[in-house]
Amino acid sequence: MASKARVLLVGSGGIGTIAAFNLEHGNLAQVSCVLRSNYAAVMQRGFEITSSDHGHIQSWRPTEILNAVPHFRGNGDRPFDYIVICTKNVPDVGPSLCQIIGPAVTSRHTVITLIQNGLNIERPFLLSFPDNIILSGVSRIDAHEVSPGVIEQKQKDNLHIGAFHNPKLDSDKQRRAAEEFVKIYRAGGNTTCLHEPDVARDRWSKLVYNATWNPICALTGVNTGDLRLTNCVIDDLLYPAMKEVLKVSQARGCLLPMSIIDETIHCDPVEEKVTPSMQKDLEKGNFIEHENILGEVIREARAAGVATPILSAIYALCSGIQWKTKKAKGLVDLAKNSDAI
Ligand SMILES: NC(=O)C1=CN([C@@H]2O[C@H](COP(=O)(O)OP(=O)(O)OC[C@H]3O[C@@H](n4cnc5c(N)ncnc54)[C@H](OP(=O)(O)O)[C@@H]3O)[C@@H](O)[C@H]2O)C=CC1
Ligand SMILES: CC(C)(CO)C(=O)C(=O)O
Repeated sequence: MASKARVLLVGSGGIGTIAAFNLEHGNLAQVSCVLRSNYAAVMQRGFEITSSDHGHIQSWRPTEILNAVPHFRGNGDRPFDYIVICTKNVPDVGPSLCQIIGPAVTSRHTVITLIQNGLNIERPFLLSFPDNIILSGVSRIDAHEVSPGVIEQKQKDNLHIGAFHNPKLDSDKQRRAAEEFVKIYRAGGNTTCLHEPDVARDRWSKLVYNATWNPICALTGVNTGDLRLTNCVIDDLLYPAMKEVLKVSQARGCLLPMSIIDETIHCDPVEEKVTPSMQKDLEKGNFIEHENILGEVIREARAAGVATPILSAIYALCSGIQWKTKKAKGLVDLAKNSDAI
């Protein structure tokens, strides 16, 4: 690409703002960030970022700050080369992400990158944008928005990018798109961004953490470091839940080594007291991502005939919590006795 890549980033919270910063930092991209609750704060003061990779940065602004997804009409405008999505994934609450980004997508041109946790998140995108390349971003970072426009990144950014396989499109082209994104993202240095072609394995590996630690910390209100001090939760809940994730992934064709369980239990130093994103969401009164992080694992398990009693119980508890949040936000029609209006 001769000029800088034109990037639209939707979801400039914890990892989205760090991604926008990294993309701009390498000078190979110009980023338009779509903001929502933090729009006024960022317009006024810019972002304040405290980052284990970049230090303390004040008043940082991407090339463009928007309060809505722009409508790409052609008319001589440059299309977006990439749309990077870093919102939470909450498919049980509309509008869908495909509807949200739809107006900005140029068919056969825009590469859509999903930097989000969870399984099967690409499915609606492959249906809605069959002629566009969809990339998977699996992030390990621990970055959160602690107040509007104020971002704290505690772990080193470690991002894996690969193409979600679209059988309609040329495989080499999809791989090259992933490699190009990696090049742009890592150009500024200070960050690890790798091409990971085996997207399914990468996502299952990360799910060993996210399908277990995230909801267990969210439901107990206890961070990973403190939970490590409670043998009962680790031995009787976390460990067997992780074993279930491994059983399901194996049944779906992805064999993970048993050692991943111990590695995932111990990957965060106790003193770091990591608060997973789902725990943060509950603390903020936000919706949780239990459908893609747990629900999809359980649906895959059912399809493969694998029993997941522990994950299913955790999922049911999360569904109850989500219902409570929907009710608090006025999204439950009690008269109709249904989940959501
Ligand atoms: N945080 C972390 O360390 C990690 C997170 N992840 C995953 O990354 C994804 C993002 O997580 P995280 O950074 O924590 O999320 P945050 O909650 O910090 O940020 C999400 C942002 O998306 C915004 N948003 C949501 N919908 C829209 C919309 N329609 N238009 C514009 N903005 C929108 C939110 O705005 P508003 O404030 O208005 O809701 C918020 O600013 C999730 O899938 C998560 O599981 C993966 C690895 C690590
Ligand atoms: C634990 C962590 C921070 C790993 O990056 C994560 O994936 C999350 O909070 O959802």
